[in-house]
Amino acid sequence: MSSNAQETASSATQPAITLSGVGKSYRLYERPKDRLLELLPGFGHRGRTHTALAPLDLKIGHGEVIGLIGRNGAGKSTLLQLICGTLTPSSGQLKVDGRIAALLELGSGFNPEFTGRENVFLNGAILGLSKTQVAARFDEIHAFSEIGEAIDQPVKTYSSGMFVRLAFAVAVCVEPDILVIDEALSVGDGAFARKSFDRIMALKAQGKTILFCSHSLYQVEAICNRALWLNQGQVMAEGAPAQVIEQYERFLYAEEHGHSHAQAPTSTPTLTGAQQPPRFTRVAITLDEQPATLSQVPEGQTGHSELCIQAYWQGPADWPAPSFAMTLMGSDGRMIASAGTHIDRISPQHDAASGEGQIEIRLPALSLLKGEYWVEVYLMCENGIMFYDQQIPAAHFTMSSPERMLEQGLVHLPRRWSALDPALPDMTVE
Ligand SMILES: Nc1ncnc2c1ncn2[C@@H]1O[C@H](COP(=O)(O)OP(=O)(O)OP(=O)(O)O)[C@@H](O)[C@H]1O
Repeated sequence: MSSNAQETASSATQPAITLSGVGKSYRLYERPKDRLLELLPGFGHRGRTHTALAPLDLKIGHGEVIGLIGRNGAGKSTLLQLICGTLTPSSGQLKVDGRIAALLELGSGFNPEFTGRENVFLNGAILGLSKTQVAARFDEIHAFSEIGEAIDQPVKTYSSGMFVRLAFAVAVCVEPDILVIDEALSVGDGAFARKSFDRIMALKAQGKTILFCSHSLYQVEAICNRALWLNQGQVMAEGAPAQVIEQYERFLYAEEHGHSHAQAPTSTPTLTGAQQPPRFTRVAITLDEQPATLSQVPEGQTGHSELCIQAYWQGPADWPAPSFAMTLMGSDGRMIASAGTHIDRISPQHDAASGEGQIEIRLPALSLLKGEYWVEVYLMCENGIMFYDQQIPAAHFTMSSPERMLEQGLVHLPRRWSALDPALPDMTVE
């Protein structure tokens, strides 16, 4: 093999990102002056060391899409910032093969005194592009950002939405090899969020390496091919997203056991902008034809009751019709069951002129045992990854099980009993 061929082969097999013992810790002091005193001879240790990220070995291959999950303060942003070089590690070595574009803190890397245009060139230079290369992409970046004439105003005059749009446009238009995103999968408002999401998916399809942290476990499972769960700076699990998320959810469940679901309903805040993503206009939920809301709480009977959800929405008529999903939650906040049009391969339709659509789902003969239950409903993009609107919770109902007073658990499962003696008949319980 020639030396050139060897080089090519080694760079093809080289991971996009390699971390060897990379960690980050901070010295924390009760009083600011302790920091100074510690530097002086004779004053001894005045502070304590806080480990934001314990030393970590990690290899990320080209084309991998990695999701970081974990609670607040777990070390997710620290890891992303170390990889992007905006934080210096306290230990270890880090190698990056390719150009990284990052969306970290809002507008980090932007100089507030410079105009948007100047910042695009500044950012391009930071990302290793020549002035000519940035100039060649400038129109695309400007158009993508949709900030219009504001491009020639200093960015200190921008709203946070404009800031994010421009930062996102630069990050995705400079053809990065590696895209690092801190909680920005739904950048900005309605139509822009959708466009950004499509661009991220296009980068994924082109085989780019993507790292992002998200509190949406669903998104991590839908988009990533590997997940990494961090807790208090330690890697708790790493591997296939479904497995890592399951472990993380078990951990959260154990930590939060007893958590009540009886909270005020949350709904996506009203968005402004010309094109709003699809939103619910009405959700009607009934149990045995009795309205179920948060204040009207009908009671059903195990095996006899039917839950019906009718959802109405409106969205841009030229977008694909959204996917609808519902979840059934127990009183401890645990999800008991779910259904989604994208999962069942149903394509809801909407009116081609008004963008209005509706769907009904019926769950007959509910097998839920005695207890309290909540319903949550969601509107999502057609492939069920990006959330447009939600009602959490949307309705509340209870179940009673007069025929099964002693049966424990959440659901009644149909079963067949068999006597070991073949002469005796089998017994089926529906
Ligand atoms: N400059 C700093 N000085 C001291 N401690 C810090 C500093 N920056 C971060 N930390 C600490 O490091 C730990 C990890 O923080 P990090 O921001 O990486 O968590 P995270 O998982 O991204 O959290 P979130 O989901 O809230 O964004 C936290 O305990 C945080 O308080």
